[in-house]
Amino acid sequence: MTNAITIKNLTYSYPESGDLFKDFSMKVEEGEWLAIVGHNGSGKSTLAKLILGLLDFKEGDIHVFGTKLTEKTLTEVRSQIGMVFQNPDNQFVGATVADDVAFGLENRQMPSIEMPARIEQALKQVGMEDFADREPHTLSGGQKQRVALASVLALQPKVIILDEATAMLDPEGKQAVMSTLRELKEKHGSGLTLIMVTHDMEEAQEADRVAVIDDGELLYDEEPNALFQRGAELKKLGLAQPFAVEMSQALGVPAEETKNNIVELVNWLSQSKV
Ligand SMILES: Nc1ncnc2c1ncn2[C@@H]1O[C@H](COP(=O)(O)OP(=O)(O)OP(=O)(O)O)[C@@H](O)[C@H]1O
Repeated sequence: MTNAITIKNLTYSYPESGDLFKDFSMKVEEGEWLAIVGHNGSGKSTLAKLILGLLDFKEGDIHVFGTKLTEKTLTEVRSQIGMVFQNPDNQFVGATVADDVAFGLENRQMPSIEMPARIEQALKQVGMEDFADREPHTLSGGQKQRVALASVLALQPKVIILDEATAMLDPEGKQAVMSTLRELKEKHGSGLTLIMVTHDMEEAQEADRVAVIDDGELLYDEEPNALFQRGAELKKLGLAQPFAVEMSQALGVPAEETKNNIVELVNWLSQSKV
């Protein structure tokens, strides 16, 4: 498996504080959906910024698809990574949804004749093609984040980092963004690597792998089902298990049969003697 991102022996501190990351190493495989979780201030957003080359680190190195991140390769590396941030209202520059998606393409000097097709294709991928002429401020939070995702997709990145992209959304908005992510993963397969920074373990369980960060340290790095068996350890870190997993354990469902969602759990219970 090729690595999309390799972080090796990274040490980073903000000028005002002590080391946040010390000798930190982590890999993200090509085509993988990785969730990064951790309590407030554990270093998740800083890690995303480091990968994007937004912060200057002194020790260690970061490779993106084999290219070492340096001042010289910064533009090349960034062109492979798209980023969606937490606040949907801070991400718009265009007067309409289509203008907004066009903005990044203009920055990349795409010939204007090629733009409409690319914009339409990006909006279709997030189910927002009927909103091209709408003013972004008239959209719901979930719709705004799907447009932010379309703006990133239009640039055809190989990696998308979502930094708490659903944190400010209502349950419906969260659902819409998560099902869009699922569809994107299905469509692009190994051509798209997703890194999702989140507090929400219900979201993390959709990932292929979950990295738990605590004060700049990688504590666990494993598949969601294995991680969610660590109820007590997660609690200590201020992280909750997904509701269905907690219920499964409380009801005595054997570990290997733990269910990740309530519908599966109810079906399992209706057929078992627990
Ligand atoms: N610009 C900055 N200058 C100095 N310290 C910072 C800066 N940004 C973050 N920090 C500190 O670095 C640590 C990690 O912050 P970071 O934002 O990466 O954590 P996080 O896990 O993303 O938190 P949250 O879940 O609250 O977003 C915190 O202690 C924070 O106070």
